[in-house]
Amino acid sequence: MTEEVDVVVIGLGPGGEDAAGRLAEAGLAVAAVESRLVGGECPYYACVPTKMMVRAAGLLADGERIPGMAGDSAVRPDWTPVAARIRDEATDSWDDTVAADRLTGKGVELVRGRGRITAPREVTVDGRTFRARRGILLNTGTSPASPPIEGLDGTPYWTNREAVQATEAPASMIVLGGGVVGVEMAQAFSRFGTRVTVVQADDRLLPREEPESSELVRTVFEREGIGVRTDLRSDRVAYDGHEFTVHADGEAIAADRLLVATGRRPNLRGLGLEHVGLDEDARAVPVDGNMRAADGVWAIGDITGKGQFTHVSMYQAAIAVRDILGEEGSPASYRAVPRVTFTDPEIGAVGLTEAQARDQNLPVRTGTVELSNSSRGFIHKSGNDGFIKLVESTEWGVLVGATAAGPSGGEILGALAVAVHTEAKVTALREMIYAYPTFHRAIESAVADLGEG
Ligand SMILES: Cc1cc2nc3c(=O)[nH]c(=O)nc-3n(C[C@H](O)[C@H](O)[C@H](O)COP(=O)(O)OP(=O)(O)OC[C@H]3O[C@@H](n4cnc5c(N)ncnc54)[C@H](O)[C@@H]3O)c2cc1C
Ligand SMILES: NC(=O)c1ccc[n+]([C@@H]2O[C@H](COP(=O)([O-])OP(=O)(O)OC[C@H]3O[C@@H](n4cnc5c(N)ncnc54)[C@H](O)[C@@H]3O)[C@@H](O)[C@H]2O)c1
Repeated sequence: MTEEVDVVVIGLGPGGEDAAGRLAEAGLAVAAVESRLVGGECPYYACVPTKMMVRAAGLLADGERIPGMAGDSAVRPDWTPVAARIRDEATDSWDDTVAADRLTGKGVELVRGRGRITAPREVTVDGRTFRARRGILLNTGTSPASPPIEGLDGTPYWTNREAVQATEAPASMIVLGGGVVGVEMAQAFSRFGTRVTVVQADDRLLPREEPESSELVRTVFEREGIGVRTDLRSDRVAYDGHEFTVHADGEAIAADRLLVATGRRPNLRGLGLEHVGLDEDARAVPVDGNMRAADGVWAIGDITGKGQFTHVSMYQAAIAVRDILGEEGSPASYRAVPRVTFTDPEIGAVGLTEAQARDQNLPVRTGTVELSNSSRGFIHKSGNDGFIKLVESTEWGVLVGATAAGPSGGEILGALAVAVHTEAKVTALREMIYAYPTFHRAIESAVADLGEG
């Protein structure tokens, strides 16, 4: 028997969960299909538990900064409270009952299992078939990608999913991949006493960010004793039952644990996309400004390739909901997508990097200021590494991109994200008043560094 609903949501990442609830609250009949945990990667394996790790690691680092500034300190790292907090406060031992009840409380029918499109506007889950009168919303997210390295398969390597379930900090760890996941985890574990080596295939850490950001993170990591190997591509991995050995360019690096953080693959295989004219082998599901992917199909989140961030998933969810409900609104714009890498210093960025702007043939100039040269940086002293870099379109006189790296870099970014999003004139940024002595006041110096006229 086919069950009739208005919308079937397949995959309940942050955006799918939010959209299902909103559609149900708007009076639609919604079936929401989830094969793992309601809420997806972010609350259980990604944003929330990793930021708890980062917060704890930051406390340790601040403890180390006391000598010379506020007395003496003896810091003894202990992973136990971190693991307990992740287990008890963040994930309820990886149990989504609270989220599931919240969703069904909004009137959503939660269907546990793997959803598959079996015809236009039709989804099958373990033998149950749903007909979606208005359509299907896809939010199936990504899974850790496993690089094709000889010997890797079958070894007990970690991805983010195992790392957040760690009950102790390992003695040593190789982090394969120097992207966002890799650098956040590398520093957090290192501060808990793990001897960490990052092996990055690219010629720099965080290759999607400004080169100055990559350099800053590398400098801080090396100062903290984290090994950073760039331009190094592993060709073989061995595991002897106790230890991993990563072989690369004739070199062998050994450690107790191996964390693979080499990117993500979209969960599109087996989704039945061929029934709606989409390609399950694509790197992303193409969407228009209203998140429509095909007739009767909307897609949101990581699978759309517009930035793998919870805030993008939620932003797109709101647009898809509006469109499904037939309401008018602005189409999606990705001009001012903010992103924060939660290392210490934090790397906050919005819009285009200088290189991306130049690749688009935009005439740009840049302004940069070191935070240590600002009043607040001077006061802050220990741990004041960072900078602000602005990328201005000289044609339009507005910022098209900005980076705020440093203590609270992600918070300083707020002001810059507003400037990029609203296309505030640089002349206006020159004339406004910045509170003294804040870190964000360094924006004024960076604006001055852009030059006049
Ligand atoms: C370690 C780590 C840290 C991160 N930290 C941050 C951060 O600090 N800030 C930030 O903004 N972003 C962060 N991210 C990214 C963030 O986790 C994702 O962008 C976010 O989860 C949004 O993903 P999504 O909405 O596409 O869906 P996901 O969260 O990936 O969820 C998709 C859901 O769909 C389900 N599913 C898949 N296929 C099916 C199917 N056929 N049937 C039923 N269900 C299915 C899955 O089980 C899953 O629950 C981090 C990522 C990682 C890996
Ligand atoms: N703070 C945040 O918002 C946050 C935190 C973590 C993740 N995320 C999101 O999740 C996404 C995925 O993160 P990620 O770090 O897994 O992927 P990524 O694509 O950001 O980085 C993967 C890195 O691995 C390297 N790499 C690829 N193959 C390799 C190999 N064989 N050996 C060594 N290095 C290799 C690449 O050069 C790349 O820099 C991010 O792009 C981001 O959008 C966000």
